[in-house]
Amino acid sequence: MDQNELKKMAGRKAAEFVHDDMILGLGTGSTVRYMVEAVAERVKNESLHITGVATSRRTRDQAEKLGIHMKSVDEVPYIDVTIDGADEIDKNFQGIKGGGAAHTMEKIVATASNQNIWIVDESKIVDQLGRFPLPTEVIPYGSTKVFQRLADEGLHPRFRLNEDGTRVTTHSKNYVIDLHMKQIQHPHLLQDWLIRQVGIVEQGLFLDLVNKVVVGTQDGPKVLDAHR
Ligand SMILES: O=C[C@H](O)[C@H](O)[C@H](O)COP(=O)(O)O
Repeated sequence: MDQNELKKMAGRKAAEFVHDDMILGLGTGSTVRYMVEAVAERVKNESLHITGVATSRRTRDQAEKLGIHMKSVDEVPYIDVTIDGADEIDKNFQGIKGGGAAHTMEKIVATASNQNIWIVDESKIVDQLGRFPLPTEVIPYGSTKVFQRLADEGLHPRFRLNEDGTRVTTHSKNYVIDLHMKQIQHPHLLQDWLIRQVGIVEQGLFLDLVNKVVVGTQDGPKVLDAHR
């Protein structure tokens, strides 16, 4: 099976964790697209009453088109479960997200959720975080100063660029600076340092957040419990 089939497997398996009357956070990305399709099928076939909360315009548009009733994160009192993708997950269930530049909205939804489930293909499970460049979201004003500070700290920053060479911007019109560190030895220390830097809105380390990981593997879907 290729990577897309494994993503689909994880996405469809995770849709089994959805119940009637749930407020359901919907993440962002190619794996999430499969999950949203599967949730929409269940909503239709089983007449489930689900309220979806999206982490990006892309996901909201897809879910609405497929008939899932949507609200914004500010309109719901809490979220029961959020199902989202990830770019890397280590053996301690710590993760990196933001490959699609949606990490700030994703973290807002994740931290408003009682449970978080991540859906990945098996290539995303790693021994150590950091091979995937760590995304940050940075306010354009003064972003060259932030960039310099990140470089001085030895974090190998690069502005994320579109194919035409312009800078990628997030939903909130901020820039993305990716940190090409190759390995992250102390994720909590790095997170603490990054969130103290003025101009950085959010960064893509998602630590101590996930409860369950659904992995698409060549041997079928595997559900890993983080016991938190
Ligand atoms: O900003 C994007 C998100 O964090 C995605 O959930 C993450 O990049 C994984 O995406 P995909 O399922 O497309 O690999």
